[in-house]
Amino acid sequence: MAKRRPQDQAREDTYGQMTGAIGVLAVAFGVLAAIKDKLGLSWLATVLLTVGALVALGFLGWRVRTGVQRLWARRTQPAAEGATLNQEVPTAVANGADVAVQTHPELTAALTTAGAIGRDEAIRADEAVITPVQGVGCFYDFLMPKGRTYMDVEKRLGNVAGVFGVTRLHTKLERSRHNERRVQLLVLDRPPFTRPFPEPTRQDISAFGGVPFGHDVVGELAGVPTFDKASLLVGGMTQTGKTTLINGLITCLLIAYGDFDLYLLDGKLCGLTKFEKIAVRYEASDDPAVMEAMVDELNDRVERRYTRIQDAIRNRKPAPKFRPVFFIVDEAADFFAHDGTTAGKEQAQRVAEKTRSLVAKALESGISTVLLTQRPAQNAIPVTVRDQFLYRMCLYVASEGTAKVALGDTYFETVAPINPALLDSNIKGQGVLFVHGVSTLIRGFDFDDEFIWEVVDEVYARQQKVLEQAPVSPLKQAIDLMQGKGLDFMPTADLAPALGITETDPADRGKKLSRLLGVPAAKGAKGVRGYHLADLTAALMSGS
Ligand SMILES: Nc1ncnc2c1ncn2[C@@H]1O[C@H](COP(=O)(O)OP(=O)(O)OP(=O)(O)O)[C@@H](O)[C@H]1O
Repeated sequence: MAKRRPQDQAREDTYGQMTGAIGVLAVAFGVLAAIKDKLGLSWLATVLLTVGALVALGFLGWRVRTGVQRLWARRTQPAAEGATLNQEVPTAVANGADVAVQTHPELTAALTTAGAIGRDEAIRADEAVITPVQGVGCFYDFLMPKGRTYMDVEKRLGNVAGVFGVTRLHTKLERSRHNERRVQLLVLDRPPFTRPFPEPTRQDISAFGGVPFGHDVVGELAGVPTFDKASLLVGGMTQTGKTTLINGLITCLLIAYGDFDLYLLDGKLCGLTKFEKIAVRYEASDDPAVMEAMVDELNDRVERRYTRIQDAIRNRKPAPKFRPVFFIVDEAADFFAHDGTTAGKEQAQRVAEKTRSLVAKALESGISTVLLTQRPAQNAIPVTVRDQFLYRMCLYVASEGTAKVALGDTYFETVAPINPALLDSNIKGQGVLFVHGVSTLIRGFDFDDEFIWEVVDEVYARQQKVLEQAPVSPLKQAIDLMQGKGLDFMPTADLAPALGITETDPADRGKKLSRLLGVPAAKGAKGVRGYHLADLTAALMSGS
């Protein structure tokens, strides 16, 4: 079919319109003639009357339409008023589509300035609640715009705090389990921990889902979900509260875990003495050789535990359950230092390697290491050891550089870091707890001595009861014998005959005794082989 040209089309349209106009004129003339004929009026009067009637009809239609519209508007007004609480700007562009929403001016402006949301985004007024908290600060609970999440605020928390006129230390951010867009932000109106919180009761500690380390900025308990398969490194300058914190932590562990084997190396000589009574081994020393001996003993336990795990796998049995073991070292840096001699350097290297291995194997062996250091300098604790810690804590330090030693080299690139160098060093015991990528500002507990003693005495009484009720066995016999004689260590040469081993060859005798007890021999003073009462007791209580 041939295409029609545009000018032909236009000409045809004009003809059509002219024909239509002639038709309309003919009809109008006909209607006017009919009216004239019916009413007997002149042509002029007929035309004027018809035009007047049409205008009156148009006006009546307009009145009816506006009346209905007003009535409709009055009905819908209350709902609109209810939604306009708290805002000024009536329209925003939400998520690319033009939707009439009421924006929250304060939060929108703050988050835009902080860079947590874009300039074309807004926080909806009906999705935000601001609650002043008496004597604490202000709580902001709101939803981020669609397409954004809680993480957008977390990443910019320092900037958000700055916009509110405070620091990162003044903020506590929580996410919702139900909605990624929900942000719960507390902004303190004074520096954290300027007023003390009461220490928790036993019930509070037991009810905490995990192991509490201290209070967070609003006084709630904060800590770690579990200490299984984890180790902790604590750094902080002298007199910042590390030892107090660790005394509180051991107390909480005793309440939360009940029984466990405690190995304490008290480099401060009197920092951990309160727990000596219930420790499998307690040493007050700053000698690297003592550290090496304790690490050797623990690595032996690791080996034995691994053997039991392998046996269980080979025999298709469930994985064995081990009694938790905690190895806690105060002033750890001293044990990695050397005196400059070749022997000293070799020993320092050995201690570092053995400690690294112990911490690295915590995952399977259930032996957790806690190291405290007041010298978080680059080389004070070897980096190979530092890298192994899952949990980290840093109390006040003088610079970001030293904070990185305790919290990790990449700490300040993590989400919402807290700079420990900005903490008030006069408020003791506060520090940054860094667990699974999340930083929390906490203040460690400062329990009364009486409270700690009471917990220790209870654990001790429980331990004694277990020992008394243990069925007769060579191990129990050996313990009774040493306790009866008041000995902490007994050489193999004395213990073997007492348990009925008549072998005279020292090597065979040693092997037989070790098999009978199920515990490897250790070295006593002057290198004599034999058994520590603490090791035998630990073996009896834990079975490994
Ligand atoms: N949470 C706390 N609340 C109140 N006071 C505390 C708290 N933690 C520590 N202190 C006080 O701070 C002082 C130093 O504490 P602590 O001995 O625990 O520090 P440290 O870091 O282990 O010191 P150093 O490294 O010099 O051995 C002590 O007087 C202690 O009572």
